[in-house]
Amino acid sequence: MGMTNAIELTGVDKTFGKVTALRGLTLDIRAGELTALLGPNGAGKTTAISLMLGLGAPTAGQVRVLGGNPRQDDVRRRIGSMPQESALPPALTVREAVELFARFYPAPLGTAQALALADLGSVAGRRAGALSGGQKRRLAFALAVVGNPQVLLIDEPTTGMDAQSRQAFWAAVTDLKDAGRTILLTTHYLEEAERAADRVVVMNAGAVLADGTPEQLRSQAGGARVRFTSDLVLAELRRLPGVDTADVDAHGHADLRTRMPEALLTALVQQGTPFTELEVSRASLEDAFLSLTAAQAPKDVIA
Ligand SMILES: Nc1ncnc2c1ncn2[C@@H]1O[C@H](COP(=O)(O)OP(=O)(O)OP(=O)(O)O)[C@@H](O)[C@H]1O
Repeated sequence: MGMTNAIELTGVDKTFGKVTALRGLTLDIRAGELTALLGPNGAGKTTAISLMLGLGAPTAGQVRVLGGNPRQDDVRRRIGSMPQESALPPALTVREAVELFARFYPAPLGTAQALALADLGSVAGRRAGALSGGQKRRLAFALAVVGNPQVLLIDEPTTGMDAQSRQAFWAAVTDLKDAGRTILLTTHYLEEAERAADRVVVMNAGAVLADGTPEQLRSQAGGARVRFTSDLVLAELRRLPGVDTADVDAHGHADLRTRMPEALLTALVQQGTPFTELEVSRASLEDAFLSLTAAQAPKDVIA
């Protein structure tokens, strides 16, 4: 166990009958970092998290969390989890549920603190069964953090949350990170991941496809997207310098990807082609994600 890794998966396979959910997954999660785990549906994100929670054993390979086996109680008690769908005790009030969960842990947060972190103060007296979808997600978050865990594993936290709840959630996660917690979360909201995460791991077909800072992944996707309207046909667009991909529709709306936007625009101006509606944007994390996972096979590992 390296001192700085909170989680280490080494050569992990996980099969369910004929389905291979994880295929030689090797992944180190550094202590004190916020890592976002991305990947298309079925990539194996939830399966990987369930092994980190000790909810199952790997078919092959090793899973270590905080230096131990997450299937042991003393390790498990130091991990907080927010599953995709959590069974909440419907008859208890929000406050009672948080108090109940706090009792399972040796050094829990105060109830008020956990409620505040999850922005639940105003509905503390409401029964869990009567909460809205977004409020239920927030209660699941409160229950994940009330044990004051060293490691937090969160599966699609913001699904169903409104804009204000999402903002409160990211603020709370950032506070926890600043307090030295290790946080791993899965999300389909790439913009949110990009803003908050120290590191992004993209999984596909049960293995790691790419791994780096949001900035590194964006630059792997190829610098910029250039859009404009002109008379140029596809073949002419493709001849512009530095074009990686080109598309044009019947109205002359061109959509190009390039790692050399300056050279491309200089050539466009120099050849005297009239154009309108110019738009240059940086490749987004979504562009990076899509171009990475478009390559289906895990042999395309680039990290
Ligand atoms: N208990 C199970 N029994 C059989 N197959 C399973 C089981 N759990 C997961 N799988 C399969 O393993 C693969 C990986 O699933 P997993 O839920 O880990 O993906 P995911 O990346 O979390 O997807 P999503 O983004 O849709 O949540 C899928 O093909 C899934 O059908």
